Amino acid sequence: MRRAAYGVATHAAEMLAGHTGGVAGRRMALLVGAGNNGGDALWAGAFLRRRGVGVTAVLLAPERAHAEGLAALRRARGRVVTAEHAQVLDDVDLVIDGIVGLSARGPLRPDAAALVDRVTAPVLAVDLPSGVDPDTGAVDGPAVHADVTVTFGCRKPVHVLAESRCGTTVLVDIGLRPELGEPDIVVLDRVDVGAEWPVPGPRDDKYSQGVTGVAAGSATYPGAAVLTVGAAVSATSGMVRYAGPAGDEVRAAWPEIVATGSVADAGRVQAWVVGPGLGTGKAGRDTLAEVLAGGVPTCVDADGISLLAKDSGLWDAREPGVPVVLTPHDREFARIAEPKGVTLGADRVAAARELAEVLDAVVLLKGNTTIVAAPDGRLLANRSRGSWLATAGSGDVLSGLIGALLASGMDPWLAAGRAAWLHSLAGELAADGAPTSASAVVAAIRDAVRQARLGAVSP
Ligand SMILES: NC(=O)C1=CN([C@@H]2O[C@H](COP(=O)(O)OP(=O)(O)OC[C@H]3O[C@@H](n4cnc5c(N)ncnc54)[C@H](O)[C@@H]3O)[C@@H](O)[C@H]2O)[C@@H](O)CC1
Ligand SMILES: [K+]
Repeated sequence: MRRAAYGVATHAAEMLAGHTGGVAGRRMALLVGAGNNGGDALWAGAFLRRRGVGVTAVLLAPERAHAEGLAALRRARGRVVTAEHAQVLDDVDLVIDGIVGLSARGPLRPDAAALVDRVTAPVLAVDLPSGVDPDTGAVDGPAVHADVTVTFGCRKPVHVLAESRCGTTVLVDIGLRPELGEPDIVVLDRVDVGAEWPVPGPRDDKYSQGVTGVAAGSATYPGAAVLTVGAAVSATSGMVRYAGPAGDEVRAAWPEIVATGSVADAGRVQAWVVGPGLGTGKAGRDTLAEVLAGGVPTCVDADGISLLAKDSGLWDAREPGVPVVLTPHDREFARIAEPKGVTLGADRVAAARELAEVLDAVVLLKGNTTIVAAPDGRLLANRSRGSWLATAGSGDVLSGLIGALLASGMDPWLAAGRAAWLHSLAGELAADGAPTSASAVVAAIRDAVRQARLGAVSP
């Protein structure tokens, strides 16, 4: 615990210096709950006293505060007050949140919530911002907004799933490494994506790298087909076939593709993307059934998901064991999940995992943090790089990327995760600080692949 608290104190001093230009003589408050999280804060306060910081601990449960931590702070001549004296918070340079840590669930109790409400200074959270669920990142009531979160040993799900609440998450090594098992949720980094992106070898030709089929678009929505195909064309150097009524528009935008009117005429592909702009009528349904019967890995997006939700008999067309990746946003998720008894609540991870298992499909649940769940329980989270990708047609681009990676023979869970990662980067590059559009994201895919492969971008 002292190692943990020392890490907290070090980062608190850095924050003080950053905000105020110094450490000694600055004022700080500790919000101290009844558990070990409060103990960390008290010990950190004791360390900071030695650096000349004025420290006041505000105890939420004075009789249950961490005894050794409290004694250490008192020895270091820190002030200790109860929550009735919350006005000390109005005049401090930094607040350390030690209300609750990993053992807490549910909303903060009213006394803790009132204290949190009063905070205006920058906040360093110990382990996690109090009031945010450690496992799901869900916030149900008042909760701390941290500028920096200092955690120990490894990042917890909350640090990925509620990144905006945590601020910058800092990892402090307290010697837990031998005890840390496999992660519950994987976060891919640049190397996981860049080093694994499909690259042609000397013996490759246009077929050997995998042919992506795209069954998307309609007379009403030809653009969806243009975007999905564009993403697949840009993602890998294999071939792309298009099947559907928007062949003229798609060919005009992407002369390198082979277009046919129907899935049956399309020729062999190693993966399909089906759904964007497809429509939910009979023609769309027939196309989806044909694709699912094709026996190759398939990414089902947008109208494809709505069709599956409406008519679960469509699943019968699917050959057993053939991978399917579903890419719903929240409303599509609800549509397809509710008939299966799966509800999308605050715990998005659990919902995605459950649906993946029930449908025996990879489920990519879109959001500011995108969750990718495999039917065997593997989980991956992709944090967004800003929100510029919240733009029309952005999902079509993602499904095209997934299709191209599936066609290359990649594990479908990783294909979805890597596509999501690259999609975020392409979005960031396309936006470059200003509003962007899906066409611009397609145009940025190659640069994103290049930067990921060359190591030119942050994780
Ligand atoms: N496990 C370890 O190896 C280490 C744990 N450490 C610290 O210990 C923490 C976990 O400590 P604990 O298990 O004692 O528990 P916590 O400190 O997470 O919180 C539980 C306490 O908070 C109170 N509480 C629970 N729900 C509440 C709510 N909704 N509103 C207000 N108060 C509530 C309860 O009275 C309980 O005593 C970690 O987060 C970390 O800060 C560190 O010292 C490093 C080492
Ligand atoms: K905390």
